[in-house]
Amino acid sequence: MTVQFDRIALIGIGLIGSSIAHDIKRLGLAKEVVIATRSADTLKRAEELQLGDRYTTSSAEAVKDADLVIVSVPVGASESVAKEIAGSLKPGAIVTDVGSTKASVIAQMQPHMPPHVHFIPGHPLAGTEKSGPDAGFPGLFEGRWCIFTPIAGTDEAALKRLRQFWEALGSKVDEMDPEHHDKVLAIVSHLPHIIAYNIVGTADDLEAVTESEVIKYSASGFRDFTRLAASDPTMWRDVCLHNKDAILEMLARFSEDLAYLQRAIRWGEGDKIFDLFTRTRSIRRSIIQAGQDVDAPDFGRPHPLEKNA
Ligand SMILES: NC(=O)c1ccc[n+]([C@@H]2O[C@H](COP(=O)([O-])OP(=O)(O)OC[C@H]3O[C@@H](n4cnc5c(N)ncnc54)[C@H](O)[C@@H]3O)[C@@H](O)[C@H]2O)c1
Ligand SMILES: O=C(O)C(=O)C[C@]1(C(=O)O)C=C[C@@H](O)C=C1
Repeated sequence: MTVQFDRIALIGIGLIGSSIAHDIKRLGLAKEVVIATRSADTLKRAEELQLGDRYTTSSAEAVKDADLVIVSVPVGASESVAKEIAGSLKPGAIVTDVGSTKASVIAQMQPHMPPHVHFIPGHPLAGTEKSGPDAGFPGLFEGRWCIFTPIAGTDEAALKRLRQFWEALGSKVDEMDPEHHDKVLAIVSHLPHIIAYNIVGTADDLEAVTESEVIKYSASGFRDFTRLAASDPTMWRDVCLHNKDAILEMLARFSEDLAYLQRAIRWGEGDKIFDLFTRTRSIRRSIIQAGQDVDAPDFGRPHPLEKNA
C-alpha cells in the first residue's frame, strides 16, 4: 500500500483510534502519525504500544499540519474537540470522526469547522465490548461497513481520498443521510446494547432472590448479553443521550412488539409465537448468506465470563 497522507492526527486513542493506528502502521498509510488524548496515562500507554510517531495531550498541537484528522472520542466530547482543534487545522485538511451517532456529532462539530477544511462525518460499523488503547488490533475494519454522512456540497476529491483510506483498511464504504443513519443504527446497534444492559441489570437485581444462581447457571444466551453489557459506560451513555429521538422511537416500537409476544404467551397462542420465531431465525441465515460474519465481534477471545477473560 502506498502512503496516502503525509501526517495523520488521531484524536482519542481507545479501541477505535488504536485499531486505526495499528492499520495505518501495518499498511504504511502515513509518513507520520500524531496521537492526542486527554489523559496523560492513556497517552503513555499509546506510546508504550508504539501506536504513533509523536504524542501530545493537546489536540490543537496534534492537528497542526495534519492532512487527515480522525476524531475517535465519545460522541459527547465532539464539540469540545472541534472547538479545540478549529484554530490549528491546516487549509485543505480532511477532518473526520468515527462516532456512533451522526446528526448530533454534525451539530456539535460543523459550526466550528473553518471553511478551508473538509469535514466528513463517518462511522465504522466495527467494534467490540473492550475499550482503551490496549483493546485495539489490526484488521478490525476488514470486511466491515464504514458509513459516511457527508454534508451537502462536500468536495468530491476529499470524499474520494477518505473513501480510499477506509477501503485500504478493508472496509466497504457507503453514504447515508445522518438522520437515516441514526434510525438504522438505533435498531441494529443501540437497542441491542440497551436491551443487554437492561437484562443483565435485571438479572443482577434478581441475585438477591436467587442467591447467586443467576451467574452460576447462566447459559450461553445470557452470556451473549453480558458481552454487550460489558461495553464502555461513557461511550454508551453518550450514544443514548445523543441519539435520543431515534432510540426512543425504536424503544416504543420494541415495547409494542414485546407486548404482542407477552400476550401470545399469556393466551397460549403457539402459532403466533412459532411464526415470529421462524421469521427471525431466517434473518440470521440471511446475514450469514450476505457474507457478514455474525460471530466476529468476539474475535475468538475468551468469553467475558470465562476465567481470566
Ligand atoms: N466501541 C465500539 O464498538 C465502537 C464502534 C464504532 C464506533 N465507535 C465510536 O468511536 C468513538 C470512540 O469509541 P472507542 O470504543 O474507541 O472508545 P474508548 O473509550 O476506547 O476510547 C475513547 C478515547 O477518547 C479519549 N477521550 C475522551 N474524551 C476526550 C477528549 N475530550 N479529548 C480527547 N480525547 C478524549 C479517551 O481518553 C480514549 O482515548 C465513540 O464515539 C464511539 O461511539 C465505537
Ligand atoms: O460488536 C460489538 O461489540 C459492538 O458493539 C460494535 C458496534 C455494534 O453495535 O455493532 C457498536 C457500536 C458501533 O457504533 C458500531 C459497532
